Amino acid sequence: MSELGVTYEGTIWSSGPGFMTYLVTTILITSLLAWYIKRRRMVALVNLLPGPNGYPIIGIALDMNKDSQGIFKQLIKYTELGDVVRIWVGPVPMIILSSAKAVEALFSSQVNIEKSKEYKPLHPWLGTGLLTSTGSKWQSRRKMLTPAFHFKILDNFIDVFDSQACKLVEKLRGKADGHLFNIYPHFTLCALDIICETAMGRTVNAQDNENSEYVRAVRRIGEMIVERAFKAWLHNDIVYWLSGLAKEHDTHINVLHKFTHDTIKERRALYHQLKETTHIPTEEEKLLGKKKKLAFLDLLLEAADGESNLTDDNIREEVDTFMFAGHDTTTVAMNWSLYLLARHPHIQARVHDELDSILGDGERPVTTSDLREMKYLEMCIKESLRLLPAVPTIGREISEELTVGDNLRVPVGGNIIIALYKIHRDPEHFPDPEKFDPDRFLPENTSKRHPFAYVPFSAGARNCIGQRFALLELKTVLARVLQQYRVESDTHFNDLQITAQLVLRPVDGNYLRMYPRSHGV
Ligand code: HEM
Repeated sequence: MSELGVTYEGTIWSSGPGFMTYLVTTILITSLLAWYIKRRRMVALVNLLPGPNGYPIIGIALDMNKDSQGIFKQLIKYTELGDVVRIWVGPVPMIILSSAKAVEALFSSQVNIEKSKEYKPLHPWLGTGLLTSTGSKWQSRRKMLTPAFHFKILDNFIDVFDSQACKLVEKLRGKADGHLFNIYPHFTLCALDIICETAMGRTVNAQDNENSEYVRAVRRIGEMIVERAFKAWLHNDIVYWLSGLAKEHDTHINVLHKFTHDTIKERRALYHQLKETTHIPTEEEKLLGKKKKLAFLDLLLEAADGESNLTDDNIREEVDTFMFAGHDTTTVAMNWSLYLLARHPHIQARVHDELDSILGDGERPVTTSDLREMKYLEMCIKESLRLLPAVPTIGREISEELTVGDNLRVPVGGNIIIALYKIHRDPEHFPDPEKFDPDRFLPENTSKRHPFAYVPFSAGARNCIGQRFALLELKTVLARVLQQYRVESDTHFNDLQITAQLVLRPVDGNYLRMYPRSHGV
């Protein structure tokens, strides 16, 4: 060893600061340069897309300094500039796609399946479950969970849908006196009872216990996630913490996680007890629906018992994902369907006729074949999901350069917002788009339509795994309510106050007048 440094195979390495500084500086400058060149290319490509000018550095961030209702209005306003529009939220580019043609390439892609950064605020609650994961994790989970949504398995849930719907009908009896009342919280509690029982096998009796801590936590987390996603300064953890929001956020997350964790523990104990004492159905038996219904959680526990390497935390991710994705969505879908029927008495009368011919005024359980026959009700639900889609926007981050619309290039790293709400309002596919017209879903009208003109459940690889479940649930609950009641609404469609807090909610609930039906009326 010399005074200068360490000799290694004849080379003299300086141990002084000069060499290390040089090395670190070179690496730093090279990385910065590479980042800069990549960023410049990305900025140049993004700026080729049409969009509002905004201010230097902050872009249109000030436009987004609004509540969730204002943010949603602003987003839809941007779509008036074109079906592919770029906005800069601070340094982050977002590209809004708002026509069937503009989303063709994305929905057909097997590669661009990554969710955008706006989903990050969901991670503390959902981890990386099916909705938020990507790559091989998403692929293996999707493969594992798809059989759980087989129609034979879903058939077994119809009695849960029906018994909770009947409970709802009973709860509404005191309200059906022609006075205005807010039906929205009733739908929330019913949907929560349904998803708890089907996803976790646990009855929370939300309809009997409306002040549930869990329901309040779900609601507030939804608001907080949207707020954080669109307020660029709240993305920073320190700012978020200083704002006091992080503490509130963590309190709600603890409530949500504890609930699921306790359920997994209870259900696992039950599952093992059952396994020791009774026969666990085979895959085939489950598929054929021969044995008693299993909650989604049981299927996950079974997979964990097999070769899937699922940990308790993995199971929690998926159960929380179902709770999140399958509760608020169906609540708002029931809500908007009933609102639109309340505004269109002649259409509601046709639904009543259909239900009378299928169910009569009897109280026998609703069956799968009853639901299959409710074709007009299904058209009404689909048209409601067109006009007021439960999920109004979804997001992606581009991992492989994408060409959209009229040959416009979206670079790697580009954040995409797909405005389902706006896609559904394209007069080319839906003439007089603001009109509620269930006949748009007559088979002869749907057969020639662009495959991505109507996408309330998204489309392509990452479409909604729960869409059949959702339609069965919606049909059962609405059928039971409309079998017994007639509804009216004083709120004109143009006066509706809606807000996008992950799902499209009414700002101040949904006030209806409800009347008991004497059958045939
Ligand atoms: C009217 C009701 C519903 C609507 C409108 C709806 C809509 C959607 C949409 C638009 C997506 C795509 C989200 C994205 O790309 O970020 C989605 C995904 C998903 N939905 Fe639904 N959904 C509904 C009900 C349900 C129900 C009842 C469940 C579960 C029981 C469910 C579970 C999921 C899951 C797990 C995903 C992620 C799928 C994946 O990425 O592989 N959804 N849903």
